[in-house]
Amino acid sequence: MEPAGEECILKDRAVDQKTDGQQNITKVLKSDFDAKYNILDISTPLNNFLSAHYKRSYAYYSLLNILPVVLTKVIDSITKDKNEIVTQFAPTTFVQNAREELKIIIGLISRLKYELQTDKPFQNFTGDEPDRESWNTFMADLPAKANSFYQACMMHTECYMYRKLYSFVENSIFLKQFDYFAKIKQDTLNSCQADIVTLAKYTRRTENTFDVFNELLKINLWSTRNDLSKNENGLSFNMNVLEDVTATDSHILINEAFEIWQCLNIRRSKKQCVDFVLADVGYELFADFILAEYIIEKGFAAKVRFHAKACPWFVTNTTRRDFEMTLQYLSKHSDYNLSLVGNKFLQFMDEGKFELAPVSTFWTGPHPFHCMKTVDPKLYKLVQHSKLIIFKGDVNYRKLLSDVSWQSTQDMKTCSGAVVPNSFCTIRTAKSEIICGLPEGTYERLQSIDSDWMVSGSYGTIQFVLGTGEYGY
Ligand SMILES: O=P(O)(O)OC[C@H]1O[C@](O)(CO)[C@@H](O)[C@@H]1O
Repeated sequence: MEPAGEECILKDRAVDQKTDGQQNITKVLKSDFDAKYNILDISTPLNNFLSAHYKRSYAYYSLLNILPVVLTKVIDSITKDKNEIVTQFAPTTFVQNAREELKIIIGLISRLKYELQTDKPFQNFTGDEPDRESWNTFMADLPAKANSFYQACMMHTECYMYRKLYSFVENSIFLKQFDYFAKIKQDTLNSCQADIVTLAKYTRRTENTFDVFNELLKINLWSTRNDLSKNENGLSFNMNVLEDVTATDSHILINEAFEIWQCLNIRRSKKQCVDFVLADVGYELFADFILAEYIIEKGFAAKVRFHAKACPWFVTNTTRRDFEMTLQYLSKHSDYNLSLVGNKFLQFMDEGKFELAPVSTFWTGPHPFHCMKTVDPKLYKLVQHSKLIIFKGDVNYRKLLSDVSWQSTQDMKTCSGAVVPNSFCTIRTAKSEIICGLPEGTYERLQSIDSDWMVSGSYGTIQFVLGTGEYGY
């Protein structure tokens, strides 16, 4: 029963004093923390790496509030599901051993979280990681002041965290195949069924016109808005993109769809290939399949080659297993029309029209994409003859731009460097404080109306860079 009158006021005042006190304590703690970890109370300076080193940056907010929560949720889900996990992945006679392994893994994740929250330096990889040398060399080459969670480039910090997290199961005996994000990715797919069924129906009769292509690109753009690694409550929110796609043109800050259309209309040879570097599962992956279907059926390419991640990545990024499971899910769906579409995509796989690219750990490394030629020459050779490379999502966009806070009006070609000789495009909703290619004044206009515009996912870009033509495109 709440105390009425005088008592209530006293209580409120007591609460206020306590709250003020708490705020003061928090302020002192924050300032001690900032002093201890050399945090500068500024925004990210222009032409610098995104980094939690800058207190007024989204990177700082993300490292303080998002990444620790990702690790905590993994620990909680492993703890809750440990019996299910050990029976799923370990032979009966080794269930107890797997349980022991799980306990060790939880301990390792807890330590990773502690290291992250106390700005410890990145640790070498010492297990059977296929990309161990690449990672350890990369970390050894980092300047001493840029090889810890708060001081490093944010992309290095995030990639390190997700790659280190995976190394704990990768180096286990019984749990190598365990994907600790599998449930959240399955929830993502389940939560967007209605949108997927709608999009499947909506795209069954499409004309070979720029207007249709432009709309498909916009649908694909808005399909990238879900991002569970940042969504505090962990539930995916799904806008019905078809309703919103026309209503959100004002939120597409750059739309170079026509340049992409012109690139695809170049008909050089019968064996033209388009490479698709994927981002998230669920509605986004389905929208990617729909765009790829259009590219194949309108004769823009003989093959669309999809690049998925070699390990669980940024919570909902698509792994090879997610890719294969999604096609199976679609082909067996209770909605007859969707199952037809799913079986059509499986047939495209059989016919070589759709292809899952060979595994490359480049996409789950820390390197910016302009290093592809030196870091993964095999991948570079694979994609350099492609008619167009489509980079989906914010992580790929950031790696194209080396995770640097460029002048917003700087052109994409300059910011991305010589990534690949052929043409490429990006389809991305802004979820980090990086953007390039904006018209003069746009950045300032958006800053004045919405301080979160760069990180909310409410604004997007469709950008294109013309290839050198060295290999035909
Ligand atoms: O799934 P996408 O579009 O690549 O976006 C992932 C983005 O979300 C975050 O994980 C959290 O904001 C960023 O670090 C990252 O760039």
